[in-house]
Amino acid sequence: MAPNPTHTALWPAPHASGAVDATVHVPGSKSVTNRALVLAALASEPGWLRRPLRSRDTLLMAGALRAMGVEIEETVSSSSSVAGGPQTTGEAWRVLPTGLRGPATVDVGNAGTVMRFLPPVATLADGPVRFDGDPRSYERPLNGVIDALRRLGARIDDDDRGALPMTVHGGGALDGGTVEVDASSSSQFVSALLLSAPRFNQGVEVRHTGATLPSLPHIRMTVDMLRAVGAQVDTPESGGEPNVWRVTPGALLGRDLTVEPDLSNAQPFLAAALVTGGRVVVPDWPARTTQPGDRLREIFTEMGGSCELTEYGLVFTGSGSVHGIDVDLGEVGELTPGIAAVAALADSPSTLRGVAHLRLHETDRLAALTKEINELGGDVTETADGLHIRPRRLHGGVFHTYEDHRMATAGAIIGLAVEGVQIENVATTAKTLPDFPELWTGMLGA
Ligand SMILES: O=C(O)C1=C[C@@H](OP(=O)(O)O)[C@@H](O)[C@H](O)C1
Ligand SMILES: C=C(OP(=O)(O)O)C(=O)O
Repeated sequence: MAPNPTHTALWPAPHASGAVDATVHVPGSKSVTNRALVLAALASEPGWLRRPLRSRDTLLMAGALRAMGVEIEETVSSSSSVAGGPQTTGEAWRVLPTGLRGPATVDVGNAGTVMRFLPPVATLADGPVRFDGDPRSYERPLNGVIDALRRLGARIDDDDRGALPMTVHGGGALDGGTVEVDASSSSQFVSALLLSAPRFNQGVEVRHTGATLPSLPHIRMTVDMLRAVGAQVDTPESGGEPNVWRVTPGALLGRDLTVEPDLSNAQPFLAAALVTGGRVVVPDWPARTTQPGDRLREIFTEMGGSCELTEYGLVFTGSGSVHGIDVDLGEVGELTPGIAAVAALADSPSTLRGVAHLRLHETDRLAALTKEINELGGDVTETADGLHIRPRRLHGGVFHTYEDHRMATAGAIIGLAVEGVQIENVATTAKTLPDFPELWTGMLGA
């Protein structure tokens, strides 16, 4: 088969001629948008999402819900339709929940949120729902969701690998109850079961049995968003047992939600300020959030920057020096590629720990970062659960991206400081940030 021209296309990563000084409006959060879509689809009344992210992952989620009978109207709104609701302008999606139905086909692409959050929804549909996706989606762990749903009463046909492709034979309802899940390979197993649980006959009690649990902030995001639509959730943090979450059955409210900017997608722009000794402002940075990207304020400060959270947003300033860091990224794994890129440009070595599960993300991120940074002259080694990065003088070359949006943005960060870096398939950023090339060149004043 001839290679796909967009996948082999090379994008010359812009080199920064000086300190960047820009305001970057970062589009909405993938994780919030896809949770909000699921919760709105399960609600007992219509709801609104304002400033949703429009990207491959969120359009796949919307398309899948539509395939199961949910109506999602895309409008440009000028104000809230709900008295006392937020007054916002921009794009809005109105979600009209209906009886979920099959037969339907769901394309998950390579979206972890779609492949994990929707099988529990499909158990509530009246008919079979077929799940398929990109070749990589067949390799990403799904067994935790499939096994748990079977134990909660679902009928699922897979090829016995506990992975995609598969068919969920929705029976219009699911018993629910108590279930053990080893979510050490993905926090999304827990989030998936909790999100649909208010609609299970007995709700759910999820007991995580694995030795580690990544991405806890993303589970907190699930719990917060469930509570915001009226669900009753007991968590380890609200006085419950460690590693146990309980959701009581009940109707969900249709809400009017404005989606926060995606703080993990703000990362390359903050990194640009850090590595060029410049300044980047990200408007609407939330004062309180469950997004893991909020940890960048602390991590990039330790690496040499400083930040101020104002009413307008986050002002992040680089000092001209970039330091290495020794950090456990288990809670914020999706930040690893961008931190590795900055660490490769630092004045001292770094150790990134707690992220073994990244081997099963969009690509094997530990192997990909090691190979691509080393091919530019770097010195990165993989450890059992992360990376050692010893900064070296880097040179130009092709930075391969393995259809991983965060590999593409990591390569762009390196390209700011190293002339002649070419990013393969920058279009892969469309997974969560289709406007990346334009936002990046706009930031650089090009
Ligand atoms: O629930 C979510 O929205 C996410 C959870 C995390 O997944 P893992 O726990 O599989 O790392 C994160 O890496 C992913 O980008 C988004
Ligand atoms: C791991 C990621 O995505 P997914 O939701 O596909 O797991 C990510 O965006 O870094």
